[in-house]
Amino acid sequence: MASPQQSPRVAVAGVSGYSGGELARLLLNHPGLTTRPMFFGRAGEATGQVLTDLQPQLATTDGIADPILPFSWDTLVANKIDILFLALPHEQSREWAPEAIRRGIRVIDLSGAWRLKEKKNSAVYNLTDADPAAADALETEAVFGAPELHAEAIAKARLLANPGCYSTSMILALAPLAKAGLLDPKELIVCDAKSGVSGAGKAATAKTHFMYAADNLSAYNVFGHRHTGELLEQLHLSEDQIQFTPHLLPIPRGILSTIYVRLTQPTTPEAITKLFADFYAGKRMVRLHQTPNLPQIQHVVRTNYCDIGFHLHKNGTRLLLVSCLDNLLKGAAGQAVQNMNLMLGFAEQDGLL
Ligand SMILES: NC(=O)C1=CN([C@@H]2O[C@H](COP(=O)(O)OP(=O)(O)OC[C@H]3O[C@@H](n4cnc5c(N)ncnc54)[C@H](OP(=O)(O)O)[C@@H]3O)[C@@H](O)[C@H]2O)C=CC1
Ligand SMILES: CC(=O)N[C@@H](CCC(=O)OP(=O)(O)O)C(=O)O
Repeated sequence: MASPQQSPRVAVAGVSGYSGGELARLLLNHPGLTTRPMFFGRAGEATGQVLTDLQPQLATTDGIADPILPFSWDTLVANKIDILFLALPHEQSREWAPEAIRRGIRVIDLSGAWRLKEKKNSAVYNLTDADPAAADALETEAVFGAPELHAEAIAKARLLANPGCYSTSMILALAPLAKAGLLDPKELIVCDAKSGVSGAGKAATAKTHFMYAADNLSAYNVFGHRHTGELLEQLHLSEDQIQFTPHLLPIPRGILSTIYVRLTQPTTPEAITKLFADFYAGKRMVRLHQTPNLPQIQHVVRTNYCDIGFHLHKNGTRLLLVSCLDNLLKGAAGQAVQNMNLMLGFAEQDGLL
């Protein structure tokens, strides 16, 4: 691995949001970032706010107040920012990422703006880019930021597309089986996933209103959730092979995905355990459970772990997987920092354990 760059400097845009707040916390406490990160709000006039006005839970007793700066390319360039995190709506990332790359700033984008090569499945399908040719070229170049799958490409990435939260949980559970050719192409893979409400971001909507979300469990975006595209591309599946249905859970954070699979050939629990252990050898952010234990949301919330467990039916081909993570950490800000670690030559888990 390359040795870490001298005093890299990073910046966050979207620091008032849920994942932006988690990014700020992780970056401020990161042992390798000796130069303080910078934090940006929207473009325009300075508001005079400091970080703890937006994220009061980050208050410390060190007396340092981090200013929230109005987003400005001049400020980013003058401060020699190496990596810019975009924790913004897809549309805004689509506008700012190309400009950052043009100015020589590497980007880690938490949105769905750059994750897919196949545009029709993408969050930005209907968007008109200011410079469509440049955007298309960047879309081709962008690296899908699953550190357990693409570490080498991530280390060199200029534009890092951080994966979706649901998709991270499902891709990590299915990738070892896909690589081993154990996913039967004639059988439907059913992904039944449930997310806490912070997955929808901080803006209140009818779906996230307390009166709808509390004491409730509801399915949404049936046959149409954009994370399906990430599963298709990353696992090389056909559209008819997978059914993903998201559900809204009345908890603040956490995702639990229950995945039903038919294997191409009978196998044993020991062989499945070995397959996963080999695939994730040396990968510190994926924890494997021993059957009959299965992951639970309580055990991953406020961590960057993805926990995976399974039960194999006695017929040897019916497999049930459970995969759990914190949508704001391994599903967003934590995974973004894991990717930054690879891009800057730090150990993958630095600042995350
Ligand atoms: N929440 C989650 O679990 C996950 C989220 N993501 C993705 O990460 C991104 C951020 O998500 P999340 O933190 O939930 O979002 P939030 O809704 O909580 O925060 C959005 C942030 O974007 C800022 N923003 C909105 N519009 C603009 C604009 N035009 N210019 C500058 N800043 C703007 C907001 O600032 P202001 O306060 O001024 O409105 C806020 O800081 C999204 O693309 C989301 O899809 C990915 C994986 C998981
Ligand atoms: C509970 C909830 O609403 N979750 C979000 C997913 C959040 C995520 O990973 O987002 P992006 O793909 O937008 O980056 C949703 O289903 O749209």
